[in-house]
Order: sequence, then structure tokens, then C-alpha cells
Amino acid sequence: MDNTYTIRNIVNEDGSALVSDYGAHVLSWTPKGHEPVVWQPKAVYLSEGTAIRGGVPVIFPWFGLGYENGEPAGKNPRHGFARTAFWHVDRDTLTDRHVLYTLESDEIAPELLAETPSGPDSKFHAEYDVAVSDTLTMTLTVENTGDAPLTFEAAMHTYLHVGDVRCTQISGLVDTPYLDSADDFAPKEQTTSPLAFDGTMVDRIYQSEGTLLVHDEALHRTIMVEKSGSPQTVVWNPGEEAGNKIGDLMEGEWHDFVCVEAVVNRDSAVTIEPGEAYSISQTIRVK
Ligand SMILES: O=P(O)(O)OC[C@H]1O[C@@H](O)[C@H](O)[C@@H](O)[C@@H]1O
Repeated sequence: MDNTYTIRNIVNEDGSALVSDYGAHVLSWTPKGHEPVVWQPKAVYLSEGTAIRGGVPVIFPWFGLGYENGEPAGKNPRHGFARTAFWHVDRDTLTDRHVLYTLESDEIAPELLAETPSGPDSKFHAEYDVAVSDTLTMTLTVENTGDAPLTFEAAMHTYLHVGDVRCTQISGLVDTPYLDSADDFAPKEQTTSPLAFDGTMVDRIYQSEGTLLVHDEALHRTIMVEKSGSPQTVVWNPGEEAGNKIGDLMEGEWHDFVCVEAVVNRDSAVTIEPGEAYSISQTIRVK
């Protein structure tokens, strides 16, 4: 394992991004002529074994604490090992618009690999493709390189920059069922109103494959979030009380972002047969 922290600066006439090889983590993305859209905190801490805050953490092969027998499984590290792994860059793909990362199961410590939902013999080849222009497209593809079925959860845990989350609304979720992670995963349904934020925690797993619009009154813009291969969308903002306790955020930074995450988790975890591959993709743009 290479423990050098390389940050790649991808810049072209349509936009720019910073991407970290540690975690294959998009740290920020700014389409030309706009404020940053993928949010970066005031301080970014790089430390082996610790997930980077902000940007787009890659969640794989389990989400949160994992999920087994109908309940959270207490796995560690939270959100899987991909975001604390050193990914490899395919140098042939590295341009001013694009980078492709790879990660193999045989690079993962056995005790971590053993926590994969399909168990210690899980084998995979993962690719993470990041395309930067006036849109940002991120695609995670996982291939089963073993000889037994591979089961995993995954997400692109995208932190979107907003002027103030309390003046932000998300549309595209009307009548959508969700699990309220902030209320012991109670099943609920979105009303006819757009989702709004009042400074208390919002942490929901929506059963939603659709395109969402994030209306940001403070920055006078709308961010469109499209995706494929993901039957669920997590929306998360920690709110004031929990947000101000997050050690790698400054006081008040909780209201500068909202996470809109393309997810496969819990009962929608993916199972692929030997030789098969599965892709999840998310595209972001300013409308
Ligand atoms: O602090 P972490 O591990 O990056 O997780 C942040 C949040 O990530 C979200 O995806 C989860 O739904 C939340 O429950 C969690 O708090």
C-alpha cells in the first residue's frame, strides 16, 4: 500500500475538480462561472484510516454500520473500507477532464474484507470513473472476480454546497416512501411539499430512482442530481446540534452543505454472479 496523499487538480475550460487518490475522493468540483458545487470544508484532514469529510466519499462495500438480518450490523469502519483505501490511478486515462481509479479485493486487509456482506472470500475489481466538465459524473463499477456470488452496498455520498441549508429545498420526492434514519429507521412518506431543512437533523433513505432538484435560495441557483443503478437516495444534513459536534467541521459549517447520495443499501443491496459487473452513476449540474 502506498501511503502518499496525492491530490489531483483536474482543470479544463468547463470546470475544475480536486480529487484525492486516498479514497478515490472528489474533494471539490466547480463548473466554470459558478460557486463550488461539491462542497469542501474549511479544513480537510488527511489521515490514514480516517475518512475525508466533505467532497464525495465513495461508500463500499457496506453502508453505515452495514445491514444483516433486517437490522444495522455494527460493522467497522462506518460506510465500508473504500473511502479509507489508497486507490490506483490508471495513468492512461488521466487527462484534464477525466480520471479512472481501480481497487482490488486482494489489496484489502483480510479482517476488513471479511466484513463484506458476502463474507471473507469476496473477490472484486472496482473501478471509479470521474469525468469533469460543466457537469460532474462519477461512476462506480464493481466486477465479481470470484467464483461465488458477491453482495455489497454502495453509495456516492455527495456533499453539495448550498448558501444556507435552512433556505434550501429539494424537489422530486413528493409521495416517496423513506426510512427515517434519525428516528430508528421508521418507515414514513414524504408529503406533497418539497423537503425543507429547519436546522434539525435530516437523515433519510428515500426509495427514489429519480432526478432531484436542490433549490438554493441563498446562492440563487438550482442543482440537478441525476443517477442510474441506484434505487435509493439518502438525504443527510446533521443539523445544528449534531453538526457542531462533528470534530472535522468548524462551528456552523453544518449549514453550508446538504448530502444527496446515490445509494444501494439494506434490502436493495446488489448481488452479482461470478464474472458479472454492476454500475452506479451520479451526474450533477447547475440548472
Ligand atoms: O460521518 P460519516 O461516517 O461520514 O457519516 C455521515 C452520515 O452519512 C449518511 O450517509 C448517513 O445516512 C448518516 O447516518 C451519517 O451520519
